[in-house]
Amino acid sequence: MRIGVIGGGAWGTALAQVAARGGAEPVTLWARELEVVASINAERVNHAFLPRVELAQSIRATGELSELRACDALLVVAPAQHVRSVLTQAAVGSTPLVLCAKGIEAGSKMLVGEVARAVCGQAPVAVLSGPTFAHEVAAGLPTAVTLACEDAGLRARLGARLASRSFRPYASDDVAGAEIGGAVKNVLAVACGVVEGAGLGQNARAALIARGFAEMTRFGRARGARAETLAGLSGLGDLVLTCSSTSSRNFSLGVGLGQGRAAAELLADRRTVAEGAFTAPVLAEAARDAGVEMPVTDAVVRLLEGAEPGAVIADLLARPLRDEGH
Ligand SMILES: NC(=O)C1=CN([C@@H]2O[C@H](COP(=O)(O)OP(=O)(O)OC[C@H]3O[C@@H](n4cnc5c(N)ncnc54)[C@H](O)[C@@H]3O)[C@@H](O)[C@H]2O)C=CC1
Ligand SMILES: O=C(CO)COP(=O)(O)O
Repeated sequence: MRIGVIGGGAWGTALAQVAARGGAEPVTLWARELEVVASINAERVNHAFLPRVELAQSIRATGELSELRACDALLVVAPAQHVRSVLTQAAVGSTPLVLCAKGIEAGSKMLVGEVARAVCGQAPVAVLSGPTFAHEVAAGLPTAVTLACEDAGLRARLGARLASRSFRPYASDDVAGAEIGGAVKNVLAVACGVVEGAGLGQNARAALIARGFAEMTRFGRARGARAETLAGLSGLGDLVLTCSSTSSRNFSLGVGLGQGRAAAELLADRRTVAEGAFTAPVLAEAARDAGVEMPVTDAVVRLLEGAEPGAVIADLLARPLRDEGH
């Protein structure tokens, strides 16, 4: 199975490395930035997004989307807000798509899988998501992910193609569940960073992870996700990872917000993506549409809009006491 990768950021590059390790076929990596294409092909390094990692010889970068049409499956790794435009330009017909971005599209409130089905109606869709810092995956450190696809045959073929001694895909047929965990955890990771930045302590961080998970589960169930998917690698697993490390861009954004810095300043000029900043407002809207309460998500939205951290934290702590099962 010849794998193509759409997106030459940190995660797309690390996944190209995964595909190179999992099989002998060449891997085509489409990157938007010509300097990324040049440095991968000439030096086997993506200096802009995944520095200091030597990439496999079988990875070939290209700036031409049309070259992806020769592939048997495509890993879609553009940031969530750009998936629609990139897939529209790529016009990949019925080639299976493995969605690896984590987010919800602003405006349409669609999950990335829904966007892909709208743009590429003929293409079977899978989701790959889990606790996966790109630099660790690229370095070959042990990693496990959820690989969700309704078609059992395609799921097995993709899993076998991507698996290696250090990369273990766990199969699921709950596509929406795998997506929702990844999208929601980014917003909760921003909140956990705020706890760190504001110096609220480790009890508060653990409480926020647990109550955030309750929030993820309420929203997920309302959108058709299964509880066991949300409790797996793509939900709780990724939540724990990104809520505990400054390697997370979302957590780091939250640290800055918790220290009282403005979101605009923190997001200005950054080349890398903190998906939680884009997902938070649309997630809050989608939750309201579904009649689901998401107080932590609402708090992140207020902080991104410039509210003072002390006031937002005080409001969260003043919420009425309630049963834990809610
Ligand atoms: N970096 C990581 O460890 C992981 C990232 N992800 C997800 O992968 C997705 C991509 O993130 P990264 O590879 O980390 O990106 P990155 O932060 O390393 O790089 C930014 C990417 O955005 C692309 N981009 C910027 N403007 C664009 C536009 N107008 N149209 C299309 N692409 C544009 C750039 O070309 C670049 O590929 C995100 O949804 C992220 O949540 C998922 C798992 C791990
Ligand atoms: O999704 C990720 C790890 O699973 C990467 O997290 P950040 O985007 O917060 O860096």
